[in-house]
Amino acid sequence: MINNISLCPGSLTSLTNLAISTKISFIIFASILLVLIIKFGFNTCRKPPSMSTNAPLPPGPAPWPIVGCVPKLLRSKPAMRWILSLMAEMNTEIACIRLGKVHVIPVTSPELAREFFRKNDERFAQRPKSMGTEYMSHGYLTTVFTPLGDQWKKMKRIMTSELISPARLHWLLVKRTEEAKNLVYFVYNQCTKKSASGGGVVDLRMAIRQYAGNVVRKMVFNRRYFGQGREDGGPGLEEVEQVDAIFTGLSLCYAFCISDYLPYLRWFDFQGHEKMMKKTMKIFNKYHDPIIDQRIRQRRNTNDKLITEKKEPEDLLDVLISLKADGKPLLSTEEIRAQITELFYVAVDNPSNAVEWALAEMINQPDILRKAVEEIDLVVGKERLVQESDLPKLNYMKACAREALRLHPLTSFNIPHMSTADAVVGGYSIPKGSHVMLSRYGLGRNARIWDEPLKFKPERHLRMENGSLANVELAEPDLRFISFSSGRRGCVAIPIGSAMTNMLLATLLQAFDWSAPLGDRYLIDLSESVDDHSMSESLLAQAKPRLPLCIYTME
Ligand code: HEM
Repeated sequence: MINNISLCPGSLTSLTNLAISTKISFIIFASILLVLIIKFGFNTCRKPPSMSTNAPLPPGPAPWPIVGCVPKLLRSKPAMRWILSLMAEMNTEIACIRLGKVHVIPVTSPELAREFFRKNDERFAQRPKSMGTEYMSHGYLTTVFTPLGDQWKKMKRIMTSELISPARLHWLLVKRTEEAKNLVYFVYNQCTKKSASGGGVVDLRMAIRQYAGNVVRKMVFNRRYFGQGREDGGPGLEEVEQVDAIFTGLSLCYAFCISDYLPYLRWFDFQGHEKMMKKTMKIFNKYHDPIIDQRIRQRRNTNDKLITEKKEPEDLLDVLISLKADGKPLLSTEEIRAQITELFYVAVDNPSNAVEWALAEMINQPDILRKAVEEIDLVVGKERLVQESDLPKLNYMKACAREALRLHPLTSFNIPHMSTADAVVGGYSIPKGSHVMLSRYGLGRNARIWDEPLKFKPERHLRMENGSLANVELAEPDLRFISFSSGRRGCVAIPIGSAMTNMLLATLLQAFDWSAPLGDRYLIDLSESVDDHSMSESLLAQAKPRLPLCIYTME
């Protein structure tokens, strides 16, 4: 406590000096700000900086000199909801919010989104750096969060040709199938142990998130558990901690951290984001590093040469370790660690959030639930579990997943893109260095594009083609909503992302009858969390097994 500290005269002097210098810095900062305001006023700040066009900036709030709208951003938490409500108030589908020197350009119009990511794709394919992504990518060693350049090209090539090529995904199918089976086993154990009638309330968020985590763990490390695991198929403490870390890390990666716009303030970490990010990364390192290090020791000798006589790769970690260039390992240990962490970051959040929302909406609209289950029964029957090969015929079920991606994205905005040159888009000036943020939420709910935009209506995605239902895809290349986005920074993993999402939903629908926890007459609460668009509470639902008993065992 402060009154227990006795200060020597020397430290008193330095404290006094510190106080004086802080005051002086503040007075200097305030004076500069005042001079700039008097000189330039507010309105001039809304002119595009030194662009050779007369086109105006998109509409937006008047920024302060130097700090831009950062003070307003800090007062209006959460930032993403402030931006969306500002756009609604201004009745605009594109805006410009200056934060520090950065022009942040949120967009809710599909036509403009296509102009940015299709017509001008090359100019808007850069990724801005941020405090969060620096940690997540181990200093920009990966694919998703790394700015354009040789490292991005190298890692993207490895991702597409070695990790998620069609042949590799086929090779990994058996691991994904095992995890679908384990999901059924776990949910069965959850609901039957709770009630003699064979049905019970299940924490679906936990089951769903762990399935997604298990699939990635199995594909990457060929294991479901870091520790002892659980006999009922559920997650151990280690897996829960890792999956929670994924969601915490993602919530921090583009969280309008002040120092991303005013870099000289990074040291102060006013919002505490950096501290949380460090803690999150430590969790990944704690579980991943021992496995990665041990495997590298097994597969490379002390001179960093590959031990070639080793057996065939068992998982994606083996694949990454065994890549070669001129007889030497292609990837350093740090690059392998970084890329593996990134795989967890990109593969768990979207499928699990979409399926949690889809089930909640479907339980509240039993006709939709019934139609999806009838379709699965018709295509698959009740004697075996649904397989990935059944998915082409499950269009109604896929329309439900697609509708959840439209209506309930986890985050308000897509990963930002940065412009590498001045541009004019939709008649507006977009200065070089702007951060373009397509609003996943705003696009998917745009009333100009979607009839009854707030209603969960899977039928809107069904289309007839040559007398039968056209294949429903989760991708939306026209950017009327964002699932996998589009262009050179678009998702490279549409097949595996779609398979994980569809299999998760189809398996849960086929294996159990679902209803609200308090019975059919009650509705699930569909309110959103404050800080993102996940469900405000974990989805709890009554599950009752509906297939022959042998399907719920693990043999
Ligand atoms: C349902 C699941 C998924 C969804 C909805 C999804 C969505 C997205 C989105 C919206 C982006 C950003 C696009 C942009 O910046 O415009 C993205 C980028 C990316 N995703 Fe996915 N993703 C999913 C699963 C995965 C999986 C499983 C992987 C890898 C195994 C993956 C790998 C990537 C990569 C590498 C990029 C960045 C490409 C680049 O920046 O060059 N995604 N994804």
